[in-house]
Amino acid sequence: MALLGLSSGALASLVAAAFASRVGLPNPVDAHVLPFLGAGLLALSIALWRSPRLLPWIERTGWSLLTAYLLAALAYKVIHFPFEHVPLGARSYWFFFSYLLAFLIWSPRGALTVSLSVIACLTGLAAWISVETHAGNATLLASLIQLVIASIAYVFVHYSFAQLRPQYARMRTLAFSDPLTGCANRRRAEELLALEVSRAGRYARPLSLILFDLDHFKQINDQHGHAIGDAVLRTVTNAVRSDLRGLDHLARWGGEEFVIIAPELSQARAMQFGERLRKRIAALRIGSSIQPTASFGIASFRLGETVDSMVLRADRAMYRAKAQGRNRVELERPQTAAAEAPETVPPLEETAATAAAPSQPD
Ligand SMILES: Nc1nc2c(ncn2[C@@H]2O[C@H](COP(=O)(O)OP(=O)(O)OP(=O)(O)O)[C@@H](O)[C@H]2O)c(=O)[nH]1
Repeated sequence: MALLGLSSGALASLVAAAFASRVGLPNPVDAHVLPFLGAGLLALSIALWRSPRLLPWIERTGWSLLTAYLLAALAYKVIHFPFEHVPLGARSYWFFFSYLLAFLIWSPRGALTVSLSVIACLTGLAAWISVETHAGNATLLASLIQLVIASIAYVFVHYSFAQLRPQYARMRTLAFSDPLTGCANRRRAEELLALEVSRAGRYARPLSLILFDLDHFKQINDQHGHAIGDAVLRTVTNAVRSDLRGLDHLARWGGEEFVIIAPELSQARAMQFGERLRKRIAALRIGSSIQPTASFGIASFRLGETVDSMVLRADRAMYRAKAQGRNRVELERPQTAAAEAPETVPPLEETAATAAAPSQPD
């Protein structure tokens, strides 16, 4: 963005300078300063292209060049023609672009400081014209005062929004995350799942849903207390999180039930992944006697299906894992007589064999 902005600014300044000298515009700042502005912005674009790490320094220099040019051009007009009854002209609109850039480049407080410095210069010009003409040039004075007032209003509205932005981001995080485990909450999981299902449907890509529920969690709470139960939930979440790929989303579906939305993961890979997670949870030791386990249900996306049907299939598979003894990984299968053969992946040695018959390519 910065590279594009700087190079197009350089081009626009050089074209405007050429135009100004060709048609002989009365403001010599355009003829003499614009080429320097263009050359400066061009040099900054080249520097940025060669060393992107200089971005903060280059952005600030580019902003200073542009704003200095705007102030110089305006000052020339006001100081050299104090009695001319003409408004400030279109160049004054660019001050608002300069304020906007300041809020993109600096922190809100920094942007407020540099913008107020520009406004102080504009106020100085208004004061100067008022004294010089004994307030005799009402058109110019009114234009300058309008520019100062509009600038103050614009900068303060921007400052207020910039102050609100981090609060908005924090509220968004709170609204979409689970306070106990720090992973996404169900609301966020439903949003993400809708997004991933529509993406998988549109591009015919693999997508797996892995639902897991801690086994006999009520007993852990009853025997060790709710606080230890909370610690178990956090430990399990952290263990699972450490095994996720960058693409995966882990969310708390409710209580002691969690979901992993795994884009680009075929059914066979999801079974292997579920089995790995099952083993990881079963290997945890919390305190002296808590050994949590979880039951897993997996559903892989079928073209044309909805979010609800995918969740229902994963849920069914998970309940089958519970019914068949817990601490297992089950794959959702169609409800047909032929499909009654078990699709569980309990003995770890069999995992590779189960995974060797993928239903979807990766
Ligand atoms: N500590 C703690 N417990 C929770 C939390 N949310 C839900 N629970 C408890 O999780 C337990 C879930 O119990 P059940 O639904 O009977 O399930 P279970 O005991 O895990 O049995 P199965 O799922 O059948 O293996 C309940 O006792 C809930 O109070 C939580 O945030 N913290």
